[in-house]
Amino acid sequence: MSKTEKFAFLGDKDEEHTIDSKDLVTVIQDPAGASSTVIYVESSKTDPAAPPQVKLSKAISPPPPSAGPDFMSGRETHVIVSAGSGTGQAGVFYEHAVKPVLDVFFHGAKNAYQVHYTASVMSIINLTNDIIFPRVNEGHLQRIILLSGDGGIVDIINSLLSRPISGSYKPPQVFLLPLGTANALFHSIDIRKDNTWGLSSLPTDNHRPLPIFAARFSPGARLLVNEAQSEEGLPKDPQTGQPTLYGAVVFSWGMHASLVADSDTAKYRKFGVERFKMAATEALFPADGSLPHAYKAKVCILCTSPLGDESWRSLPREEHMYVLATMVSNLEKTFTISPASKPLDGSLHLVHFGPTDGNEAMRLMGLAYQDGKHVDDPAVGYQAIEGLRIEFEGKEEDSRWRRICVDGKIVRLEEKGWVELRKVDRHVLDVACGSPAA
Ligand SMILES: Nc1ncnc2c1ncn2[C@@H]1O[C@H](COP(=O)(O)OP(=O)(O)OP(=O)(O)O)[C@@H](O)[C@H]1O
Repeated sequence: MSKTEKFAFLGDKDEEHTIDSKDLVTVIQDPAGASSTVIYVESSKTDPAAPPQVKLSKAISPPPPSAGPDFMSGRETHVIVSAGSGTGQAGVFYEHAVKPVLDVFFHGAKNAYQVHYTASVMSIINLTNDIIFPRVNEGHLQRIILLSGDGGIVDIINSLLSRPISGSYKPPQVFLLPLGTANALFHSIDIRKDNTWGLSSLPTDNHRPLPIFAARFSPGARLLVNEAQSEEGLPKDPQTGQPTLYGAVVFSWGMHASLVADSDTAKYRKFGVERFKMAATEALFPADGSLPHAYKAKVCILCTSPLGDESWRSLPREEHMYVLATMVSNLEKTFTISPASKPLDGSLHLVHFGPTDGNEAMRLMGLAYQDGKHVDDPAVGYQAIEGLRIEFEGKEEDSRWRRICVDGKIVRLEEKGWVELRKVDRHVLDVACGSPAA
């Protein structure tokens, strides 16, 4: 859809309206069938980072409605409003955009959907464990409208996989509304690129399975919580009993994991996506003028032969700066970490480079903001992989260099700890996207 494309309709007082097509959420046929409601958004004129507001207009002669009157029926609907995500705008977006849209979709019916506001880091996990999982595991169809960043989806995945799944299990449909900081998954799936912050995906029926990975950790690995002031044991996989985290976006160690960890504080969060660059600058240009840290561990890539035999091959260096595996193309809207990744294609790509000075690291990362040009730079390794293994072997005494990032969660390993990452062939949930399953 081109930038200048317009959408015109005639209001119920015969007045003409013309809006930008990128602002259109949908057109809903009213139950009686005589008229329709055109739903569109209005973006803030002063703050481009502010969520848009929704406008509703009765129309007597729009083009044929995009969605029939009862397209929302047949699924239980949960709306999750993650108050702690991003710069804390999920509540306002729910009130000014999501609620008015759902009230039209459900024709104002009472109790048509349940709204859950997060109150703590455990809220989405508890909701999934207590309400969503039991229902989908009994075969009930569920729709989850998720106002959060990538952390919301990773909490849902890990909770859904924390117990054995029954034969009746029905993967819930998740609609991502990008209220987090980076929103990597949202920006990497081929959702309509418009101004509606994901609202235009709500009336569509295009869903695809979300590819996931598993990171299995050595027994002493600990999840850092509460701005790293506390630590917890990791969830154990119900089948293997091993400490395991599932993810769908990114697994990293080195510079990326450190800057995600260091910037996950209330102090940094208020700066939105800028927080990553601020933390990167601090890490890459230490105050004492020294070079950035050279991260030490053995890093191996999982290779499979054409006959399916597996072997692990070491990266040809013992010190590293950037080691990142990802299932998505974009870690932020304009930060294309893996240009070869296609939406929801299930590939896992490794991006890595060795120790260097702050300016060179900034240059390489700057290329990622130019449509992923860093992968063409000779200093950067880039390839599709099946898995990755990091073994510390006692090479890093200071625990801050042993932090691993899984979709924004930070895990600290023991001095001789290890972690192994692999793609997982499990269909846990579907995400709404722009094109139907192939
Ligand atoms: N009311 C709350 N109180 C405390 N923590 C909360 C609350 N609501 C959400 N959280 C936590 O805040 C974090 C938000 O993570 P999320 O990934 O959704 O946002 P983000 O980190 O800003 O975005 P992204 O991961 O896309 O960069 C999660 O750890 C979540 O559990």
